[in-house]
Amino acid sequence: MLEAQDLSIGYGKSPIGTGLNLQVREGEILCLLGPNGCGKTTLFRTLLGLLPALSGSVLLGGRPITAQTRAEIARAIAYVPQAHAPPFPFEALEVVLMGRTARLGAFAQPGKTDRAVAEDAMRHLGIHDLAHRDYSQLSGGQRQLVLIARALAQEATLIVMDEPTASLDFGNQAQVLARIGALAQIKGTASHGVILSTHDPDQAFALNARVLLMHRGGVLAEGPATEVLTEANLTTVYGLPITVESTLSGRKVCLPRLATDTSATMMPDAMTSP
Ligand SMILES: Nc1ncnc2c1ncn2[C@@H]1O[C@H](COP(=O)(O)OP(=O)(O)OP(=O)(O)O)[C@@H](O)[C@H]1O
Repeated sequence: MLEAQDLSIGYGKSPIGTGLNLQVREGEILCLLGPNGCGKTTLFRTLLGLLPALSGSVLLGGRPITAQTRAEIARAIAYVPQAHAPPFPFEALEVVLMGRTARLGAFAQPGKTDRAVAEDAMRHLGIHDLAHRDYSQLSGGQRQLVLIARALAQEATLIVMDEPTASLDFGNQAQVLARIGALAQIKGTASHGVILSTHDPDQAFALNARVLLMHRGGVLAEGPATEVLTEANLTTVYGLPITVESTLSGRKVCLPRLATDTSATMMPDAMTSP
């Protein structure tokens, strides 16, 4: 569905990442993991066709994304940004309806069918009762679910999410994560492919996702979470000793060693480079 081949990403002429290859199909979740500043957002912008690739290609449905119109891209990919409070009061349902506008084009007015699709998306995520609430007054977790509903209303098969659980409390993180997992698990036409960035490797284990682990401007490893998120790889990328353990329920979790002696702590490249 979406494929990047030998992609170089960056701004102007300087590459931030090179040799990037990835593939996402319906029913799959791909987690982008890597330290601050490694290029996850830049990669997203390139995959969405918002930023030109420095070299290599992005194929959407087998065709170069550069050859597709914004409307074509919007029918295939929905983007879920981090949930910030907007300056203007919108009803939550109006925010979800914006997913239809992305699909219809800037000047088309959403009609009855669009409203029904938007309401269905909210119902599907269990937030229909928020439809007429002021979006700016919702909690962070509720806002994130509204933005995911907006992506569902767009009826794109691929959903790209930029740190969907950032700034959510523990309970809301679990709730949003469960909804994301369900998006890929639905069988048939409603199944989605999901690409998300996160700073929490445990989420990749919880979602049973594939992982693209970014490091020093490239990909250190790509594949199932259980194969990519090894102690050695995590320790290399995050620059401190990390162990991976199995819980009683069988899920893997990552445990960084919290050094009290800061002189013994290695720092990741992104944090130490000027
Ligand atoms: N518009 C821009 N012009 C030039 N450089 C930029 C621009 N936006 C980001 N960068 C640089 O590109 C690099 C990668 O940034 P990016 O935001 O893609 O990283 P990230 O992995 O998403 O980081 P984080 O995990 O902190 O969100 C950084 O060094 C950043 O300073």
